[in-house]
Amino acid sequence: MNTPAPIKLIDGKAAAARVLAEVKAQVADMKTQGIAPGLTVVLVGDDPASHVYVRNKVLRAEECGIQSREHRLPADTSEASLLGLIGELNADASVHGILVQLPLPGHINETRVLQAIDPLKDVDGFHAENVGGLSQGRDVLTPCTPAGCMRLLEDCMGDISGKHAVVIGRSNIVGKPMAALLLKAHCTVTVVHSRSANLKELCRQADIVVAAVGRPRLVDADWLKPGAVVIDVGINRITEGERSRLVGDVDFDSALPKVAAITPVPGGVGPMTIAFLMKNTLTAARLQQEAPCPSIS
Ligand SMILES: Nc1nc(=O)c2c([nH]1)NC[C@@H]1CN(c3ccc(C(=O)N[C@@H](CCC(=O)O)C(=O)O)cc3)C=[N+]21
Repeated sequence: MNTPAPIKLIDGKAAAARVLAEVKAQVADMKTQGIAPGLTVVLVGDDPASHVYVRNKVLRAEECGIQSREHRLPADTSEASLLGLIGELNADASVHGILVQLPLPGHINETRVLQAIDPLKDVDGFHAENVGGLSQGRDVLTPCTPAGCMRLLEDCMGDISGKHAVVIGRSNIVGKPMAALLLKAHCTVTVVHSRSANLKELCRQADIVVAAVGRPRLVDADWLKPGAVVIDVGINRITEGERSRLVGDVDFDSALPKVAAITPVPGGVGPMTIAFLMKNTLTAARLQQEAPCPSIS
């Protein structure tokens, strides 16, 4: 009898469904205590790529019983009026999570806006208070995509302590927080980026590769050690002949025969990002219930 081929595909949709089921049960429990977790998304301008994300988010929120609200503001909204809205949302006790969709139009200072969000409502984990807390290894609101990637890695590998993880990309949204989470989980962490001299050679040493650079199919089999686990964060829309499709930062077909496991695009990290946004909204609601003073744990 043939032994079945090992399952190499990491099913992000199924993993996200499990996270959402946990959240749903905890939301129901919270409602019995008279608290209905609520998430508010603020969209400035009309970036078409944002729409899929926002639509999926509303659907997932409904599924797990989280109230979601949206503020759509015109592209020429002033920074002052955006800051004014954030002030109102900070003061509104029915709003537990605030997400300001990025990127913002060029005339608005992103840092100033993110810093205006109450750190206890910062479900993206982008406020300096939360970034600093993560860097210290504290249990703070953590960026959704890296948190989702960690769950996928734990589901697939169990304990990852001592593994060499290579993170490709150093963004504030994914690369840097991912590196912090991998360190917290006791990995040896290498962060590489577009200026790294020996990108491919470093990547070849990795037990875990997290690709988050936004370069379609940059990483192929030649970059990978046999048996590596690959998490592909890239979501790149490309046109091939007549049709447009989504591909990751990893050349999936090339990598598949060589890896122990890999996330597909779509259906990998993306659904987990949204699931962790819901989880963070629940966490935020809890933090606000507990903490009249700043979140120092
Ligand atoms: N403040 C802020 N926080 C964010 O987390 C944030 C943001 N701004 N701006 C935009 C990006 C993008 N993003 C996605 C999340 C999930 C999918 C997702 O679920 N993608 C599906 C595919 C969807 C499709 O078919 O097009 C998948 O990968 O399977 C996509 C994109 C969150 N973002």
